[in-house]
Amino acid sequence: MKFMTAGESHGPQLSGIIEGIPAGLRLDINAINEQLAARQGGFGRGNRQQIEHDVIEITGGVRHQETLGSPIALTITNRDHAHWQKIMDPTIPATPENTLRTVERPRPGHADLVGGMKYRHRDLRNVLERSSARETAMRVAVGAICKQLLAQLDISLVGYVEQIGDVQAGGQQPVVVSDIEQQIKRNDLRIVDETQVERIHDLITDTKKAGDTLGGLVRVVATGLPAGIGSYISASTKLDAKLAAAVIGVNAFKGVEFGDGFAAATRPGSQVMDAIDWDEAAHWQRLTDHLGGLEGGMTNGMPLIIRAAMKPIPTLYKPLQSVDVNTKEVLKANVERSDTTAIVPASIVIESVVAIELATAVLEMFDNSSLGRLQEQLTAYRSEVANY
Ligand SMILES: Cc1cc2nc3c(=O)[nH]c(=O)nc-3n(C[C@H](O)[C@H](O)[C@H](O)COP(=O)(O)O)c2cc1C
Ligand SMILES: C=C(O[C@@H]1CC(C(=O)O)=C[C@@H](OP(=O)(O)O)[C@H]1O)C(=O)O
Repeated sequence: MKFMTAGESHGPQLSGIIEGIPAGLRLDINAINEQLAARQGGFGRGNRQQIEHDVIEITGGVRHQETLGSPIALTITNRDHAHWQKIMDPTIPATPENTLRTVERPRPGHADLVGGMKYRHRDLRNVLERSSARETAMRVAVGAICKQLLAQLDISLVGYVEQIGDVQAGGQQPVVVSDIEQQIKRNDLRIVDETQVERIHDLITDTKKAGDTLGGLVRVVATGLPAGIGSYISASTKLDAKLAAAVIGVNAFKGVEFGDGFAAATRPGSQVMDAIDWDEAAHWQRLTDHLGGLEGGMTNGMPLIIRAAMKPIPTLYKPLQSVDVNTKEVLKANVERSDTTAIVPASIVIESVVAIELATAVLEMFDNSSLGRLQEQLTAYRSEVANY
């Protein structure tokens, strides 16, 4: 399975094409839209989300809500484009009037300066429009379809917020996806420990008042994966490597850990490796899950546990020093409308890119033309592995 997205933040729309989803998957369109709405939400978002109302439009690959096995074409309209029509219209030539909102003072930590150098853009709007995380809306739509496919294979996953700034928000332990989903639904931070909600709201409000921003930590738990998804045979086939690339491919994500992650580096091996067990009823099992369900670039049948670190939002309302790329004058960086923190929407984005990688790895291993055949093959494989 592969996918591609196109579209600028204030352009007319986001587009996506997915190839390789099997035929016969009944799509729950509402569930896709619920994921899109969840990505728009969360305490700490800027005003853009009051303009957008992300809904999926499917224009290929699906008939009567069921996938055909052909490429699936997706569209999400940018409502804000109405306010940027002249500035962002792909078909009209540049004039002094429609290039009014140029960006010349690059924001430290965003793609502005290096993107301008690399692509020879002097108006850094040409960089920020695509480097903006607006594009993650389409990755969430693609991920929502992959999540529905995985659900048909009894594989479930959830992404949630474990820390905002330096405040921990619970959820370091749980592994039952449905329980986590119930808990995080109860607040606008997608956190497990509700006693931290007020404290984190205050932290975000105070940070915003100070013209500053926050990052945080996201955790993803996936269950139902049989042992052996991915492979140890070469670097490019390792599932942990692919998951890491997908996570770091999300705007502003700078770190990824599996299971106990970096903490494992400080402990002796006896406290990190997961002892192997077997009994008549459960067959193969591990007594712990320190390694987060991955050994040798493959799933080992235990819950997959991923933690990911997001840096603070680069656009600061109290901007840092920058330099005008045209006059070379030392000035304050450009200020664009911005989020104070996007860790809450980012937890949905990370969940989505993990769903995409898991679906891709499963589809690489089995038949990807018909959902029914895929299910048959996976059932047979699960039984083979259990009886190994
Ligand atoms: C959901 C989401 C929303 C974001 N919102 C903003 C924002 O409002 N302002 C901003 O400067 N960066 C925002 N970012 C982060 C930038 O897109 C990101 O820092 C930038 O593309 C540079 O890439 P890098 O941080 O990966 O190097 C957001 C990221 C995500 C995942
Ligand atoms: C548009 C979204 O996020 C945007 C991501 C973003 C950035 O620089 O990454 C900057 C902001 O863009 P704007 O200046 O238009 O408000 C965010 O709102 C979105 O998530 O839908």
